[in-house]
Amino acid sequence: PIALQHGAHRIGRRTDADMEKWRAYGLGQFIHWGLYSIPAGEWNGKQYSGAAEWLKSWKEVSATAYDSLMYQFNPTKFNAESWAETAKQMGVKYVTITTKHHDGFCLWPSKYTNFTVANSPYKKDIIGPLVKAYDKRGIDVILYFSIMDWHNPDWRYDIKTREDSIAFDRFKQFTRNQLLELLTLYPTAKGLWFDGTWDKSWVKQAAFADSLEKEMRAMRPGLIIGSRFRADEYGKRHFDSNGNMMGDYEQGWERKIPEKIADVHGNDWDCVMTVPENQWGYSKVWKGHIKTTDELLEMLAKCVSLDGNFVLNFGPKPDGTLRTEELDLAKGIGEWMGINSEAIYNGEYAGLVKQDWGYYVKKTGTNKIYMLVFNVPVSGALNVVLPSRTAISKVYDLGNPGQNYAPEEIGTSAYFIHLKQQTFKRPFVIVLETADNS
Ligand SMILES: C#C[C@@H]1N[C@@H](C)[C@@H](O)[C@H]1O
Repeated sequence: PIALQHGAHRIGRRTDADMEKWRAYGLGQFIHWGLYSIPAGEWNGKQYSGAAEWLKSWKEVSATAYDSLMYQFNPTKFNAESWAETAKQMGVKYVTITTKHHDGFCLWPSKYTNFTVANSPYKKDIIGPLVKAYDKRGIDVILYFSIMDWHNPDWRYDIKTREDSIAFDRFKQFTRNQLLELLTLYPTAKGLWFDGTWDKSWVKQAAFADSLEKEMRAMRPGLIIGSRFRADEYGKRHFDSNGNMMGDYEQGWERKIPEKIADVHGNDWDCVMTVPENQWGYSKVWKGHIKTTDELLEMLAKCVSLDGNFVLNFGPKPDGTLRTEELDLAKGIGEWMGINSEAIYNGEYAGLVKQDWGYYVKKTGTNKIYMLVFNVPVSGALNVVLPSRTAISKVYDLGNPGQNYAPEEIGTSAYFIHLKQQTFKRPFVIVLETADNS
């Protein structure tokens, strides 16, 4: 291995209580809200082809004109309790909220810039009430923070000149000040979800970022920081020059899901997912395929079956309400979770041979295995292959516990579970209680 000062400081998973709680979440909510929600992907009557929260980067948009959106930010219908209640009903266990996206606008009254809610018509802090409303419902809060900040004149994409270096040193102090401010103002926040860390300017700050990460962890023991925050001294991101993951969980799964357990390298990870193809902030027009409740439930099942969490994004409207499509999805997912959340919370990779009918999830620390069924075979027989010397002691339908099944043994530790009905409206879960009969 290469001697590294600023690579991974821990090999393997964190085993402390805070991380074990994060690992058990299963389902999360992302919230992207800010000035970009006002134009919602449209400028001077033209549709921006990119993601709505990237509108400021469009050549048709002048930075000054975009920044003056601050004087229009006035979400009169914003109600943190109502967002948190929707999330509670949906069954999420954590929420990741944008405190500052790439455009640099702060949803909290930061004292290190004027580009905040404090100087908008709304005036009030957004983050504080959200943290309070979610905490009250037992939903942990993670703060999203973009290092890249298009508003701050000291931001640089690369450090080429001495002037760049002097400016970026100021930017690094500004960034440190804002992060320590967030941890001080919102002490119950469980973690930070970093973004906007791919440019050379930040990638070259291995030593600074490493010491800042250490400072934040010292300030907030148990703080959870993902792999996207910093690079090692050779510019390697997420995985250092020895192939070890930096941070507490892998943040590479943005709008994509691993196929098999080998893809996650034994690390914790979360998948952050948009409802349309690629819109995080509120966008008037949702182009392309809009994911359905069943598609999202299958993504959730797949993530949990592969030792990850699934985080669904919401892009609230400029008036502070949630759009109907998202409320409908939250309701549909919530109804399913109301019956089946036992198969999602505290779930982990079961280590069984993957079958076509769906996904296995093992309840951490138990002999309970959940079969999350999405594809019912024409035969109505679900194939189950267990490790040798593992017997099945009980099989029942989670949604209908009186509905027991008598698995048919078809080989060594191989069974068919014959379903009692052919048509199902929604994905369903069968519980296998196993026993070691070695
Ligand atoms: C690219 C990019 C950003 N990363 C996602 C989590 C959104 O914030 C998007 O704007």
